[in-house]
Amino acid sequence: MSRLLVDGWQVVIGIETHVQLRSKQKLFSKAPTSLLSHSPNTRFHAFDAAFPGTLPRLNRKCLDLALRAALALGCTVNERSSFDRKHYFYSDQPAGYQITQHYSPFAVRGLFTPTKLGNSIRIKQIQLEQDTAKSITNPSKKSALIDLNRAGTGLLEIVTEPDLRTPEQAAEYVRSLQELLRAVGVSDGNMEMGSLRCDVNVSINRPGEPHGTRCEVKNLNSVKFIVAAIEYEISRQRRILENNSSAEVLQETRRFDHDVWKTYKMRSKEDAPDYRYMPDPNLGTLVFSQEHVDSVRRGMPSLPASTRSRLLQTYSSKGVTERDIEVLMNLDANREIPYDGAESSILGAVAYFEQLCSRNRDPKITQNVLGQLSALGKPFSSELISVDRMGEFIDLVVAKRMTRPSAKLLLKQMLSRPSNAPVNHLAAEMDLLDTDPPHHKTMSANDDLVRDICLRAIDALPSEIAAIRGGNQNVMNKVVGWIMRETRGKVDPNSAKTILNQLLR
Ligand SMILES: Nc1ncnc2c1ncn2[C@@H]1O[C@H](COP(=O)(O)OP(=O)(O)OP(=O)(O)O)[C@@H](O)[C@H]1O
Ligand SMILES: [Mg+2]
Ligand SMILES: [Mg+2]
Repeated sequence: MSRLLVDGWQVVIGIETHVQLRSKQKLFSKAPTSLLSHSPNTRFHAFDAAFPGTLPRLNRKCLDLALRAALALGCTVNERSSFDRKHYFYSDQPAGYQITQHYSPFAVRGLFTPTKLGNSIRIKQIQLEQDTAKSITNPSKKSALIDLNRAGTGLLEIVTEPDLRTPEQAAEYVRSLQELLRAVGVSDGNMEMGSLRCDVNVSINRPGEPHGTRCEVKNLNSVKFIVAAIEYEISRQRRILENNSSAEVLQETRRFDHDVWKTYKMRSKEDAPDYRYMPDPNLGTLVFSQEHVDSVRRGMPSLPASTRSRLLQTYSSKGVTERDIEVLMNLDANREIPYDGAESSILGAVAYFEQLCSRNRDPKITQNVLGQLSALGKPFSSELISVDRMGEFIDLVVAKRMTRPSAKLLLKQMLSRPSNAPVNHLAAEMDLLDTDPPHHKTMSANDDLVRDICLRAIDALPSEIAAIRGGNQNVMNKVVGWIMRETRGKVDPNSAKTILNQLLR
């Protein structure tokens, strides 16, 4: 425990996470939910704009997603819960209040073990609520534009107990939570697009003493900012407490300024708004029967922790390591998940891997090939390369029909030009196959062919060669690149480098 202390201070962190539910419709209206790419004010109904006389109508899909989150986080689902109005007046809040679950949230007392943390984090509660509209202010014109597309989208607020102790633990919690919510289809969890945002609460205290006063940093939309905001808060609060033994940290709501990488005060506890919570008279009690909760539980996909251990158990004897599994699990982490049900035909990376293995492809080689995909820098999706085509590709690799660079070139081509043509046709078309394998395989460091192409390179690239002779070894990669292009990747780049160096000596 003592290693968690920072110069004798214990750091205490609790996180409130807002996640957008992956539903086609909003929480209380049939209006379609939106993406950032949709034109402003094209995706809302009268209720979302708080048109007088309109009434909320609860979306069942949102409730089932909410239940999935609660079950995945080991929460107790309350049979009865209810909705309340949280009042505050801001231009992005058409009704003047947000519908949330203040007095009686639908799920409480969960437990969640982030992947790389040894200990579990207690989940205090999960509540269902509405998202706000978006306001785009223009201070120079003293104007604000309102976009109602996001207004009324279903959100979950997932609140932890103050169980986290370091910025790294907080980061690991958020990453694991994101993975979990994606795995069970609750949210696309995309922080950049705003579908997962965190408020972090930070305090410090001496060991053995009660927890310090928390400051809350609102609305962080990247793990990097979460870590930076917590680190800044720790040093700010230390400065206050260490400079004057009678000074206190005041409870505040703060913002993180990512231009200067610091938090700044938004308001103190004294000027905290009075939200005048009241039960929403237009919404009755929310009742979840045990049968319904059980049926949602039965329909849940496997959770990341059990996927990890299952993969390890099944494939470790075939050479697949824990690290390999991490690569697989993260392969499609940034994939955009469509909202329209089309996802059922798109396989996740793990399912894709397992289908290949079940079709007799070697697990270690398959993992290796899939790992290369992430190195190519394009988000992987089974839409781009079908399982069948990937199988054919792996067969070519196993049969040593191509050099490594050729294989990479081919994979790149398959990713950028999805097609159903047989992979060996494509490879032949690109002239990547070793038609006469024994001949090409002997194309090694002492092969005359490599020497020939190196001599051609020396002729073709006089200024690069002069630079290398002048001592600039970085230019070597450019020359080797030229050789790879000329030979369509059939030469081993290291051999080419060795020979070039010999020739230039
Ligand atoms: N002493 C503390 N130090 C750090 N974090 C704390 C401390 N006490 C409580 N917390 C954390 O602060 C968070 C409080 O969130 P909660 O949603 O319950 O209240 P809130 O911030 O007042 O409400 P809201 O911001 O939703 O209006 C929790 O994550 C909790 O774990
Ligand atoms: Mg809260
Ligand atoms: Mg809060």
